[in-house]
Amino acid sequence: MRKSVIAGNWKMYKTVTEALEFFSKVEFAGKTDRVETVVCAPFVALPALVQETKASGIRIGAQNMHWEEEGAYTGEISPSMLTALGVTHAIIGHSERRAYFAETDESVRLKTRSALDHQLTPIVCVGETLEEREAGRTRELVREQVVAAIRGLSSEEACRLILAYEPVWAIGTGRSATVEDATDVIRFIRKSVADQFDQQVANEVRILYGGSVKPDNIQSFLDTDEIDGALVGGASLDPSSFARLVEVAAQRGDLG
Ligand SMILES: O=C[C@H](O)COP(=O)(O)O
Repeated sequence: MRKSVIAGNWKMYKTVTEALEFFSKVEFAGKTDRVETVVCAPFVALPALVQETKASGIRIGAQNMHWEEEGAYTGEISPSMLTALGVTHAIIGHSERRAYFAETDESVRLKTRSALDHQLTPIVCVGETLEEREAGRTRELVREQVVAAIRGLSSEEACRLILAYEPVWAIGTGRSATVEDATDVIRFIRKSVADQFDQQVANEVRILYGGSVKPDNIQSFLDTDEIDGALVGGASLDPSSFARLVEVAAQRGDLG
């Protein structure tokens, strides 16, 4: 059974005070047992948020991490620094990091491997640009990104992954993918996982859709059994809108 996931990616928004305010305005009790609810906050807010959300069942995630345990990597944060805080998830390979911070398929592979080694759940992002979609290269690129990220993992490790299909052109634009397009690519991603491992692993991996998901369109994405939840940027910043996303996912429950 795959548990639905709603993961908020706050990106570079909210001071620590604002982050704590968010949780003072919203009530998640009773929903987080049905939905894996994750808030991926800026590094500086992580310690306070782990403490703040302890009793609520909300998981706190990072938006990036280095793959090494420690070392002379100025400005970086290691996986063990995250787990020591009680952080449980880490977004890996978000398209903004690929585009602005030179993340490559290889660094995504190293980070995915390292996150799993440290018992962090990686939320690995894949997706094509508009230009690539128009050139008919979506499947080829997404497959490349997925295969690179999961190379060398055991079946047991692969089952612990969360993948997120985020078409770059849908991020922060208000123009989400159609449910049909998102379903089609996500089905293809699941097949790519099956090709690398087997159908049982593919059936267990959670695959989310991300890109302009909002309270008024999430239901249509969750109506399909193929999509296991959402990675949400803008709409995760507002407490009532994020709570609504979790509520819709909670009504749906587990997927077979
Ligand atoms: O990680 C989240 C995505 O980049 C989606 O952002 P968005 O919901 O603002 O389009």
